[in-house]
Amino acid sequence: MSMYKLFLLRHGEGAWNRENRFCSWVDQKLSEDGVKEARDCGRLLKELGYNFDLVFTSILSRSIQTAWLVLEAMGQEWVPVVKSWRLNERHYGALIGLNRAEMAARHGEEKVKLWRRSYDITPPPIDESHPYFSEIYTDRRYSTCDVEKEKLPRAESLKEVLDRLLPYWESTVVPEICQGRTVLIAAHGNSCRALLKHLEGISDEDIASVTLPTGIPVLLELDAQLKPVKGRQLLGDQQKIQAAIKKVEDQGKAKAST
Ligand SMILES: O=C(OP(=O)(O)O)[C@H](O)COP(=O)(O)O
Repeated sequence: MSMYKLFLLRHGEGAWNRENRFCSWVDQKLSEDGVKEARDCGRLLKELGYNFDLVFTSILSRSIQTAWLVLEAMGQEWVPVVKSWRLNERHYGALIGLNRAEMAARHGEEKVKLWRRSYDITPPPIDESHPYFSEIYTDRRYSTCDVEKEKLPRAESLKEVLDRLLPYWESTVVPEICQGRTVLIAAHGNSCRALLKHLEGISDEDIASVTLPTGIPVLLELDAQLKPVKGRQLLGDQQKIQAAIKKVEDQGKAKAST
């Protein structure tokens, strides 16, 4: 029996989504289209009659901005928003900033697919010579985390994302859901995929084919043990959603298909 509703949301399109670059821990804002996606998402959730009691975001601006825009469109700006680095996007290490299509042309599409979608392959770590190292690790937000800055990741597989996310999920999010609060998690492609893998019991192999488009809310109906009682529902126009999923998958092609 469905006891709880949980909503997962990958933020609206960010500037580097548009440029097909691995964005990860670089703090990009939403693009104009991303702002529209977030507002449209809020309008849709309002039309469908949903209400949130609590919203969780990462500490990256694109997920926070998305949460604000969704709540504004729903007329629920007062709902508390709680932020944690543990919901951040996967740390793509040395790949941060690189263009996926150029990487596919150089290293092959299979290699890029492995980097993007395998469960336990960690990309090469970021080091001090990387153009975005200093921007990330001198950012004050990373002095506020529940681990020392030196212990923050320098690259992560999806498995490592789940390893850092799960303690937060268990200690902070689960108790809220179990008290009957309807929760929205406005986060990222890979932090949402990691959580979906955990909740739906998706195998290490099958998670490779789970793709989340930007700005599309995912509804999970959970039983008392927080097990899904039915398949995830991507809310909205299903044809548009399928096209958006294909667009994300095609980002790893040497030349995007039209
Ligand atoms: O920053 C990212 O994701 P986000 O747009 O969900 O924050 C990653 O670059 C997503 O890349 P991927 O789709 O190749 O895993």
